[in-house]
Amino acid sequence: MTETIHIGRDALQELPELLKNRAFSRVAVLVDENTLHHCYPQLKRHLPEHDLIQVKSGEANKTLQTCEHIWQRMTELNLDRWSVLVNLGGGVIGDMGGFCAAVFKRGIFFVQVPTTLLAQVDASVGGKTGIDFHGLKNHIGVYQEPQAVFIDPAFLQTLPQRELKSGYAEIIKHWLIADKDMFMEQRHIGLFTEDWEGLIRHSVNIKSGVVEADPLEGGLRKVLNFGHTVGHAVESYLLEQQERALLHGEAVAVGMLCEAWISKKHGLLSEQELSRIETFLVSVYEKATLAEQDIQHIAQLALQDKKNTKSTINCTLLSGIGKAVYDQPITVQEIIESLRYYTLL
Ligand SMILES: NC(=O)c1ccc[n+]([C@@H]2O[C@H](COP(=O)([O-])OP(=O)(O)OC[C@H]3O[C@@H](n4cnc5c(N)ncnc54)[C@H](O)[C@@H]3O)[C@@H](O)[C@H]2O)c1
Ligand SMILES: O=C(O)C(=O)C[C@@H](O)[C@H](O)[C@H](O)COP(=O)(O)O
Ligand SMILES: [Zn+2]
Repeated sequence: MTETIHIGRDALQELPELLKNRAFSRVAVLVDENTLHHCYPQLKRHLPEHDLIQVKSGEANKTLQTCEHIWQRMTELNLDRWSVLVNLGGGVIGDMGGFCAAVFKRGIFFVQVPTTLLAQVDASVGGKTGIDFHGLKNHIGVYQEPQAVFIDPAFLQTLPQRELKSGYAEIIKHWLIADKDMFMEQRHIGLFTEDWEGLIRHSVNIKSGVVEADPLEGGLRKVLNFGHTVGHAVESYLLEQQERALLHGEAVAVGMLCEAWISKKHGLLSEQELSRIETFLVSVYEKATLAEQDIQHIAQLALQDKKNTKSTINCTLLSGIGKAVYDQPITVQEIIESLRYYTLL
């Protein structure tokens, strides 16, 4: 990976150095209304003269329409190709800001300053940028590394508990695919930990190790997608029905349960391991209510997954707690059955 990742309470102090050394022509900061209020005052102290670009928060706004607004503002601000966009926010801001920067005038620089747990442990690392298209998750996007990532756990102090839990799902995912001991040790204490920094470092190490080995997802990187074949389908489907929408990590938690069940069905995971995963995830996440007709629609959406080849759904499954295998063909019918299993938990 080419990006430098700074983690810790003094991470932002490294930002002025980068901005000075690279002599960017202009600096713009992308915020939503929440990061403007809670996070910008802290960031501002570390920035030279800059402009703000503000968008509305939330997954429902990770769209082409919002990109148009961002590109319009970039144009009005006369950003040239030696400008830098500082993405201050969660995964929505990071993914969308990264994408807008990567294609504006064929590419300006960007920096990630993640402010949610989810973005600090996952979204800010690895160079996947993009937006949703007609409700399909990250359907349009490019791989582009930021200049650097600055992860300050102090931002988490204002993050709502529901958002913390959502981010925690990606931490659990990292344990399930790569660290059995960490998974087995947790007894729901993670959410109330004082040591966010330790958990963030651990997750970032797992993710960046995988990304370094396979930055463009030719193979190994697909392990990071565990829980997402079903998870993205659930997230896309419920996003259309505003009041039922799940956060990304909540949907991934549903996806991890379903894909663990499919792993067991394929003889890759033991009954005991499945039951351990079940107990833990059900203790952290509230069950989503899914009717049979929801299940049928969700399963069809998995046909749009980016890991698929022709009409084969290639899923990442677990071959034990702490071990993942990618490119495992699964069927729509198995997704339906796994979602039925989920509803009965
Ligand atoms: N690129 C990747 O590798 C990758 C990885 C995982 C997830 N993602 C994407 O990330 C997105 C989810 O990111 P997210 O969970 O960060 O959601 P988000 O960006 O929507 O942020 C969640 C909410 O928290 C608010 N917020 C942000 N920081 C805050 C703070 N410090 N205090 C108070 N409020 C704050 C935001 O305004 C928003 O309302 C999804 O679109 C998902 O697809 C991308
Ligand atoms: O970085 C990756 O690779 C991941 O799969 C991490 C996921 O947590 C993340 O949600 C990612 O955006 C999903 O990628 P996609 O290619 O399935 O859209
Ligand atoms: Zn994810």
